[in-house]
Amino acid sequence: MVPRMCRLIRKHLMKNWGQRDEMISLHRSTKVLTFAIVLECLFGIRIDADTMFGVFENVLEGVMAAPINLPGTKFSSAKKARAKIQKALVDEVQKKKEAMEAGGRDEDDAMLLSNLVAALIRGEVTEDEVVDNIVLLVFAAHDTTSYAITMMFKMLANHPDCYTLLLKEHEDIAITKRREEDLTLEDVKKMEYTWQVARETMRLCPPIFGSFRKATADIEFEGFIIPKGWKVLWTAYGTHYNEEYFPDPMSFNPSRFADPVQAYAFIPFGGGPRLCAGYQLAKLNILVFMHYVVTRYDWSLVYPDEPVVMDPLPFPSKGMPIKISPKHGY
Ligand code: HEM
Repeated sequence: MVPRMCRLIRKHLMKNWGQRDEMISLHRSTKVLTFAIVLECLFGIRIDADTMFGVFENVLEGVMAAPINLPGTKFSSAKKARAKIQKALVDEVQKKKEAMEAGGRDEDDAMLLSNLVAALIRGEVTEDEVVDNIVLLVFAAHDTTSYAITMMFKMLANHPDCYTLLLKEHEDIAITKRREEDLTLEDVKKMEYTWQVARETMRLCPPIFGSFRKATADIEFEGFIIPKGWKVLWTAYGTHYNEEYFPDPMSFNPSRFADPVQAYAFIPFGGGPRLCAGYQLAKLNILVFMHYVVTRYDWSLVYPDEPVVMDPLPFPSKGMPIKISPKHGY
């Protein structure tokens, strides 16, 4: 998984960031990249990310739209886009099924698509369920990982002392590598400070503000009874901004994560049995992306005070443009 992700990220940077001074929309770039990472690194599906990304975005735009299926409405274009995705993914599923039934083996055999198609061949799932699972994971990964990465850049730009530490961590790894040599899992494990920065960013700016649960029994909480069957909204802010768990909670201090944090206090990925299924993939995506960007580019924010808006998930209102300049030797 790590070498595959390294190659994809290097390819993305080479194609979209290039080797000249440029202005990049960090949010869009990381969304396109995450999209490709989920499809390729998790499923082993290689479809044209640049074209299909726009189609997935159309579906997302329709998710919160009024359900009016008339030409020109967001809902109607979302439905058309969903049908297009269905067709592209059904083609992929059928190709894989034919290859597997013919006994063909390839480097993607261990990937999720092969596992799902194996279940399809055994009659345990339907073709629609395979496609729905792919779509679900792409959506779950999409806005969350890209928001976490963009906000990390914002935090690092505003805390140059933290950036110096993070950069040193990556330069120490890069110096042991040839230019196109992939990182290993051991290299990724050395990125401890970067993961502290990522966690501190997600503490202050959780990509998912919370979610619903249903009380399965009457619960007493701080003198109130939550009756069985009621919906409960948990939010990450409740504990993330609580000084009982995070002293001086509004300050950006990645080193607070050098020590273990109390269970269920830090919950950007949720917790318990419904913990985010993509936690490890998101972590790898964030760390490897950071490595290649900071070792290969100097960068600065175009709008250091760019506001964040919620719709319903948070995103930087101007797409967080950054100015990049390739470092000497890259
Ligand atoms: C920084 C990135 C991410 C964040 C902050 C995040 C956050 C979350 C949160 C808070 C939940 C729990 C929702 C709840 O309890 O109701 C969740 C669930 C989930 N996430 Fe993520 N996620 C991220 C990336 C990903 C990725 C990359 C994938 C897949 C490739 C993914 C797939 C899922 C799935 C399938 C669930 C549902 C798990 C279940 O209900 O058993 N997520 N995520």
